[in-house]
Amino acid sequence: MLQAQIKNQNFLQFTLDNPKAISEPFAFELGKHTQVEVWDTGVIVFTPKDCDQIAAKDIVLSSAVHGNETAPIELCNTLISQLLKQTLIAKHRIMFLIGNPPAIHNGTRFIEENLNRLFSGAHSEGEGLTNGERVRAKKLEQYVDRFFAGGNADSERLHYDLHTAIRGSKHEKFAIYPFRQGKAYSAKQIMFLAASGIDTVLFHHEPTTTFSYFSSNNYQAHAFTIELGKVMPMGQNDMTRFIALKEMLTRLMTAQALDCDEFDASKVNLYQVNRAINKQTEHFEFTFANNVENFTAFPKGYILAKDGDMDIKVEAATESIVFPNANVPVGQRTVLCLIPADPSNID
Ligand SMILES: O=C(O)CCC(=O)N[C@@H](CCC(=O)O)C(=O)O
Ligand SMILES: [Zn+2]
Repeated sequence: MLQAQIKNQNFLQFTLDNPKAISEPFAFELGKHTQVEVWDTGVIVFTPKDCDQIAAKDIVLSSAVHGNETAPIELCNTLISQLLKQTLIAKHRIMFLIGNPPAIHNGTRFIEENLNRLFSGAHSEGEGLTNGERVRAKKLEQYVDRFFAGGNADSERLHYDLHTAIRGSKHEKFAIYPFRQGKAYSAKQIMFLAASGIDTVLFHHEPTTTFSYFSSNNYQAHAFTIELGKVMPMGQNDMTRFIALKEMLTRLMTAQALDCDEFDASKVNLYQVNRAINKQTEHFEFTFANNVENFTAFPKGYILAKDGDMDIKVEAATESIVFPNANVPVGQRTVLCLIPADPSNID
């Protein structure tokens, strides 16, 4: 019955019809080749039965960690539908997560609290599990844990957490590479992203409470937050802009040759996060306009923002800004300041 619903409607529709929970987890088979399990609302796992001859990969694709970031939701739902209709046959274990279904209904980034600030246990700090996002962050952590624990010990773990940005960007598609605690960055992953049309990577400088850092730090997954352009309402995304990404994800899921180029720093834009500027007071404001694009560079000494009595100035020769957002709670990130990255730690 539930199985028929997700096959006939589609998994996104089923998720939106059951935004808070499903009555019970369920499972079914596709032909003789794939086991499908629905663990919770927005949580579906495809397990191929014949994946043991090839180097195993365990793949997590998450979308809607921010409810109004619709292009990744549409892209993932298309891939899920193709798997359910068996026009694509998975050759690796894949878990799709639709992060925050109530916020999709609401058409907003979140309902009460930014889900992507609540991982690595932040959901239970302070006031504890007091809202839907906190409860969901804890559950999403458990699903990632269960999924990776269920794979082969030596399988390659991947987690692409798909987003779109609030404002336009000089580099339309880009990835945030979570802090690596001194470990090298993966050249192979950077070139996979480039082949997917994501030609810009930011190396984060510190641990964060994001979903991608959680998977990277706890499960040694190749994990990234990926920004796929500017936020648009559901149904209004130009899906032709994601042809390369869809093709590479399809090849990945179906164990086809990826045919990525050898690493070449001149083929990608690499930035290092120099610093995150956190909001200190309720009187924080940027000096630049709302339509200034991500990756705009400012010269040393330029006053980027005022926070109460404090001027926040550019510290390096130039700093490029990304994700400026004054409308966050005190203590949270208002903007990341970037400098060119040194590619020597890419292996
Ligand atoms: O455009 C914006 O201001 C925000 C877009 C977005 O949701 N970005 C992620 C980045 C997470 C990371 O740093 O890995 C976020 O803010 O959660
Ligand atoms: Zn987002």
